[in-house]
Amino acid sequence: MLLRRFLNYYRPFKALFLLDFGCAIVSGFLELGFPVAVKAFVDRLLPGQDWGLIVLASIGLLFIYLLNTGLMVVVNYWGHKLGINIETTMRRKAFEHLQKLSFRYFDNQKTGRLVGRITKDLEDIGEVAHHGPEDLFIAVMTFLGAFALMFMVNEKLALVTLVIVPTTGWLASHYGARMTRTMRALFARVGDFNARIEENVGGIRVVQAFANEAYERRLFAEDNARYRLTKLQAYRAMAASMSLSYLSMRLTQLVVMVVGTWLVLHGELSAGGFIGFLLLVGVFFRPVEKINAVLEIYPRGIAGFKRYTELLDTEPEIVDRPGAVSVSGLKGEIRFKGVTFGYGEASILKGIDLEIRAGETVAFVGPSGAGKTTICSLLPRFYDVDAGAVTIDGIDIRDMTLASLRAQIGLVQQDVFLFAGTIRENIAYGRLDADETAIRAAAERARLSPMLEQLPAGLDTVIGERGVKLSGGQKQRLAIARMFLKNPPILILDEATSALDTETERAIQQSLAELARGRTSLVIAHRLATIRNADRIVVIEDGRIVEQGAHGALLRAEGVYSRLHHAQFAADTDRLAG
Ligand SMILES: Nc1ncnc2c1ncn2[C@@H]1O[C@H](COP(=O)(O)OP(=O)(O)OP(=O)(O)O)[C@@H](O)[C@H]1O
Repeated sequence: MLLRRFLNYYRPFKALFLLDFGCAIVSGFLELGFPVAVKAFVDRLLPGQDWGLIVLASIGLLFIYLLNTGLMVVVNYWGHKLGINIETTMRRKAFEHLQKLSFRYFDNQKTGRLVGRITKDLEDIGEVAHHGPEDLFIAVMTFLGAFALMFMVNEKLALVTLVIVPTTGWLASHYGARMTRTMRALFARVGDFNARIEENVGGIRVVQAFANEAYERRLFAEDNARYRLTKLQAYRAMAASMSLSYLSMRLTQLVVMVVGTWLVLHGELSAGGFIGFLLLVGVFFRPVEKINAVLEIYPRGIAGFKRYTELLDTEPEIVDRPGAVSVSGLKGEIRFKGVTFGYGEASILKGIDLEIRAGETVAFVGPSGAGKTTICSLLPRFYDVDAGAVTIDGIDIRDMTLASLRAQIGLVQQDVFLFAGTIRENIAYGRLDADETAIRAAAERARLSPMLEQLPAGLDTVIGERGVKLSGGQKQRLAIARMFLKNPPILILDEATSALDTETERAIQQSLAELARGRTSLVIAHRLATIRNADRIVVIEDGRIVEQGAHGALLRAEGVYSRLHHAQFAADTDRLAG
């Protein structure tokens, strides 16, 4: 029940809707009344030559026009206001819902398309929300009203019109429907097209690094040509439909003129009736034009609304269980009990059993794709386990509220995401209510201070697209400052794969070590050199724990770790030698 759902959005704006709708109806009636007034003017006032009455009638007409002008202002302004209100409500809902959706949803969605849903789609829905019901109703009303009046003016002429209109009307609606279809195809294509552009711009560094511009140009040219073709088809249908409705209106007018003249000459129709009838034909065709216009925005709005409801109907996969408790001040003792997990059908983690003591630093190592990152993303419940359980301080993490669980965990990722804004705002993202002293202390502990001192605006320096660009090391520090501010008992450190220069790297390692002090830390290690000091090294291979222990012990055991270690050590020696 897409329609009922759509209509529900009008509820909070009933008054606005009634005002807009009411004014539109009165305006529609005035439009219908105009030909009738002209008929009376010509038939009654003209022969009498009573100038007083003629002036009075003209003033009356003037008032009616002024009234209609006022009504049009209401319909155009407040009607659009209604549309915008509905659009804003929907946009808020869509955004709020998006915040709740889980990682798995975003894994399978293109950013460009999601952004399109919240911007373009909702704009189209807003237009339909305003024009849809109003225009349709008014169209039907004037259509029927004009018809009834035509019969009242002259039955024969009305019957003649009745014969022509369905024929031409059928043609117009046939092409109108065709236009709707091509428009729909067009809008589907626009989405794909935009997504491609967005992808290209997002990946432009890769494109240029591979010097694949020609390839991208070719792909784009194909898309562009397809888009052009679809758009041309749409315009062809639109041209046909618009000119046909023009032709049918003129044809009808012509026939009415010929038959009308005959009727006037035979004394069956008054001069006023003749003029009035011709005007009525004009009124009669206006709804057709209006419906054509509505037909153009309808498919967009409906498609947009469908996508909108799809988004709203996507249930967040990870939510608070009923009765979930809010936790705080956890010690950070973590247990994975027989954890099995897969992103799809295939299991990535196959029975992980692991106990981590509070305050311990555990490094996960293993071949690429072994599941190190996956294990760590189960802890903040970015994904839920398929079987088994993860507990912190003996409580199943699914029994904690998501917000309180995530407040206990700090995540430092390898590619630090910074928001456009100031350094202060970016640090404060770790704890939104932090005060100046706390922010400064966090910056100090993350050793950001030397950099801040060099910047004239200090903490208020704007970073990102429109501001200062930070180096990889500076971004890492900022991320660490966030964590000092957040101060969670549990840390997940996704180690940077891209090597920083040795000195920066060492300094960052020191900051991280300081950050890890007194917290339970899970380190996703991509390189082995940095994790020797971990309390324990857990070796993962193909979703299973194959070894664990301290660095020295694992080396002596000559198992997977020692193999990995030697391979990397050899690679490092090669690099140094080379
Ligand atoms: N979001 C995802 N959706 C589907 N599959 C995923 C997703 N993330 C990871 N995988 C798959 O899960 C497996 C384990 O990936 P994971 O990132 O945990 O490995 P990793 O040990 O951290 O590897 P690396 O050292 O290369 O980062 C891989 O086969 C990967 O293709």
